[in-house]
Amino acid sequence: MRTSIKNNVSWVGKVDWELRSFHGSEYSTHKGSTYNSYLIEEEKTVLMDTVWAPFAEEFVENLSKKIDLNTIDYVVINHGEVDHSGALPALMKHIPEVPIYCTSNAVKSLKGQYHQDWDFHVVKTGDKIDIGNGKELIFVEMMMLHWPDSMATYLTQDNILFSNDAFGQHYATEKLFNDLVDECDLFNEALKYYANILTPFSGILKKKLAEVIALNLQIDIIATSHGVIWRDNPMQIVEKYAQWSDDYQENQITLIYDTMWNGTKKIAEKIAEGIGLADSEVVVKVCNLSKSDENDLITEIFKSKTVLLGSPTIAKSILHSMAGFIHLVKELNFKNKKAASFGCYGWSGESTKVMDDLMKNAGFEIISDGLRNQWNPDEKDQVSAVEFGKMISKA
Ligand SMILES: Cc1cc2nc3c(=O)[nH]c(=O)nc-3n(C[C@H](O)[C@H](O)[C@H](O)COP(=O)(O)O)c2cc1C
Repeated sequence: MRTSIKNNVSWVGKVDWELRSFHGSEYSTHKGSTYNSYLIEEEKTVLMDTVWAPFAEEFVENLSKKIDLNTIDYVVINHGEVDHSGALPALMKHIPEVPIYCTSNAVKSLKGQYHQDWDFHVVKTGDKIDIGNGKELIFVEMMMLHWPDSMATYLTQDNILFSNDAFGQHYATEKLFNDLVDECDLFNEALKYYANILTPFSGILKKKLAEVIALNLQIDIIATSHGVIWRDNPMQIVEKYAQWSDDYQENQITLIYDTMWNGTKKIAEKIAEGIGLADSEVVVKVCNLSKSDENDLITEIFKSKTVLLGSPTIAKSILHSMAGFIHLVKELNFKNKKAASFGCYGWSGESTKVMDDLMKNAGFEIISDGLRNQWNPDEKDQVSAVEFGKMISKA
């Protein structure tokens, strides 16, 4: 694997091909991931972030084959989460006196996780360190993108922005750069990452992007902490982030349902048919919640202007799969999206009202009373569901 990034900057991270879930089981990683750590060898030698704890020993061993660990002058930790700082304890055993540059919040998160009194040097936006040969590292706090401790680091002369989690993707590859991988896969993973991790922080991100653009930094390379490095037109991902953080939506309506005996599934298909009949342009997607990956569904919601949720009534409420899913949706704090509901019932039929209340509480605009269908839909009920779809399309 080629590891040279530019001049005296090299990649010393780890490709994790078999990772299939991240943050416990909160985030599915169908394509694995990488933990990107970088080594800068100027007059001063700097290590930028590390890798996840299970790879700590391997990381330290590989690094010590590349350089004498005692030549490291500074460690920079852009974000204290264990996927980037997890190898610190193993590394710092070898170099306990080396200063660690990070934000004040990162001191708290690193101490909270590793309970070590390393030589922390707190930095703020605009602080710099001279690393020799006319080059400097400039720090930019990125508070809440996505933890209070996050920051990015800019390397002058080489014009590399080490952006940590921002602009990243969970995408395992031996190719280091964006121009060497499948563009479609890359953007799907970048979008999924944004939708599932960064959506709640869109407001903060918008301001931060404006702040970074105002700094007028020449950015030739964006070196993320997961996935590929953006060297071919790096500003393309910055432009995407500007769009995604601006209440993003496409011309898409997504139906997500769960069912016990398939009545609600039939209703979902008929509503989708009605939407398609009323509007040939709109993209309509129908997803069975219990047969889908929840993070992929969140990505579909991210792209949608309207979301229809379906659940039969059970014990005067909704299926617990749907309740859990709406909890996840609420966490993401989506803006400017519409919703409606549908579901079969036997005798009391509370499910649509329960879903409407939950979705309203999650910040969605409810555009219609839900479609309630008693027992299994017959021909007439199916025609009503098609009409409901046409009405939703017009709403
Ligand atoms: C365990 C169980 C509990 C149910 N509780 C209710 C209820 O409280 N109120 C109601 O109207 N229907 C209730 N039903 C009936 C279902 O809502 C009805 O069978 C519906 O048609 C199922 O839709 P589905 O085919 O999409 O699963 C219950 C059904 C089951 C199996």
